[in-house]
Amino acid sequence: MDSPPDSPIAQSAQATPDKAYLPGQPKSLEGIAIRSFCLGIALALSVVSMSLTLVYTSSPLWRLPFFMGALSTFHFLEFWTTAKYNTPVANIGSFLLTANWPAYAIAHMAAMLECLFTKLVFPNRSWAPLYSGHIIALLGFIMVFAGQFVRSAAMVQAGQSFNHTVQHRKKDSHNLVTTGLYSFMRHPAYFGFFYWGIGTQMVLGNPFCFVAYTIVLWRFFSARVKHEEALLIKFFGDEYINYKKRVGTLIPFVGH
Ligand SMILES: C[S@@+](CC[C@H](N)C(=O)[O-])C[C@H]1O[C@@H](n2cnc3c(N)ncnc32)[C@H](O)[C@@H]1O
Repeated sequence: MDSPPDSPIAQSAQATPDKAYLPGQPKSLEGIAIRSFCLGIALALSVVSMSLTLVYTSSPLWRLPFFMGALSTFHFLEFWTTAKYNTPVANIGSFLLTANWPAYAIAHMAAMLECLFTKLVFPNRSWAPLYSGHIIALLGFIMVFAGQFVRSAAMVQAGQSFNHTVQHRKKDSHNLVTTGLYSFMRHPAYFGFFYWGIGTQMVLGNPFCFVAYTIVLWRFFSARVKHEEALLIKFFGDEYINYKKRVGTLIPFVGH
């Protein structure tokens, strides 16, 4: 049932549009703290289990705890960087766990199932010939670490200009960022997410999810950049048009 327009609930929703909590999510700081704590524990357990599996066995299943560790780190840092560098908009949604629900959860579940199934059924079989499977996994590691670094650094650098929700109205605190990482690529946070995502599938050794992730992520960021840049041109005019001419996205065929 809708609240009357002048009720306290409706007024608070208007006053803080960024704090649009999704149904079922805790609104209190305690809720955020508990989820933060659980993510921290998940991260620690994943790292410990990954190290133990690597040290004590040669099981190809070490890839799964790595994926869970990378996933926990990613979501923890989404919240942490928002809370530290753009505090006014931090809320439970900043963990980005429920964005694009349920497609996002299904994608990660499919990745884990593909890895589990193929590594259990064909433990010694690589989908790439000879040692190229190892090279692909190593390249995947580099992409996961570099992608995570670029994404988090972009969030730190953009500060209050960064928002998980694409802004349709320009706030006073929103400045055009064109220095640092933003001088090398127009959308470093998307660049980081894109290569982090496909890198995880290379580490997992998942041929099907690698192709699916690449297509889905490319389509998502292609549409997102188009939408976001139309609004940025509205906010910053020629300044953004010139920036767009000068700097690319470094994601193939995105933002042309
Ligand atoms: C999820 S953030 C992503 C930022 C950027 N696309 C990136 O990948 O680093 C989306 C918000 O960032 C803002 N934004 C994007 N590029 C920006 C820039 N160069 N300077 C300031 N704000 C920017 C958009 O207006 C939008 O509200």
